[in-house]
Amino acid sequence: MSSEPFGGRLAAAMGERGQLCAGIDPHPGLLASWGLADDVDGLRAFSLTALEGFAPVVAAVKPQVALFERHGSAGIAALEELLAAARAADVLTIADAKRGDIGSTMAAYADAWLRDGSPLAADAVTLSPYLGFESLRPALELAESTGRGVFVLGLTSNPEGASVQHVGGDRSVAKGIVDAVRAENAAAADRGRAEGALGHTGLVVGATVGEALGLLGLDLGTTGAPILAPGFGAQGATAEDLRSLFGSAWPQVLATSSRGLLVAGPDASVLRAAAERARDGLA
Ligand SMILES: O=c1ccn([C@@H]2O[C@H](COP(=O)(O)O)[C@@H](O)[C@H]2O)c(=O)[nH]1
Repeated sequence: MSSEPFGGRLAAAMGERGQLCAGIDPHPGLLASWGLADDVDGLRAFSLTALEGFAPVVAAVKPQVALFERHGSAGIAALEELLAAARAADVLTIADAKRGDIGSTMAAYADAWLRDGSPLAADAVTLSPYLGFESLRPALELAESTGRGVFVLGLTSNPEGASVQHVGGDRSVAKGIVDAVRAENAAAADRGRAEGALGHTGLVVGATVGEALGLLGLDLGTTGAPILAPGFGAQGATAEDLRSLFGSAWPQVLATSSRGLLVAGPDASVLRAAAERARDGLA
């Protein structure tokens, strides 16, 4: 892994290939619709075909870790194989694992997903700050030192997220996370570890959150954060929704879609065409 900061690597990928991340979510129903068995052979065929289709035309791919875990140790091996194949295909990887725990355990999660040489190393991992933003420190530090990134859940795309994240008015939980991410990227910039506009500490902000950004007084444009925006496609958000939601922060946004693209399979060239259409619609 290069120690070039993640923010610069992501900005370069978005500049070259656009602002789409393709999710690799091997749901049982999708495996069936691709004519594959819901077993580890089906999982491998599905994920490697999705990668073949998406890698040349998107800025990043995002395997959903849960859908590999449900196959046990062989599923984890399939995820390791996918991550290695993505490295060889020169596309950034975001492991959607949503990890979060007390600091000592967090160090082990960081080691798994962000350490050079780990079989599960990805370019970035999603993190849950529910145990407190500071509990994520081992991952924030290891990401910086290995040129990797993290995406911290800020405002998630599911309707239930508001009952936790939006509580507190102008001192909402989400605002606390956004402010902590801003401080993190400012400190990294002071250390010379943020290239251009983007740092290595990103945010997850759902494309479906609508009025919440304004109501909670969130200014994403000053955070220096790459923003991973799920909810595009199957959850209902459109390219227009994304641009109007993020406004001046739009250049920081990596929109991510999984089922909305994967339904085009199993042919890799058809998957690629679906990703190109989605990506071009975002431009
Ligand atoms: O707030 C969040 C955080 C993560 N996700 C994940 O993104 C994909 C979305 O899949 P679609 O098929 O495009 O709906 C999935 O892996 C989620 O776990 C999210 O949706 N919202």
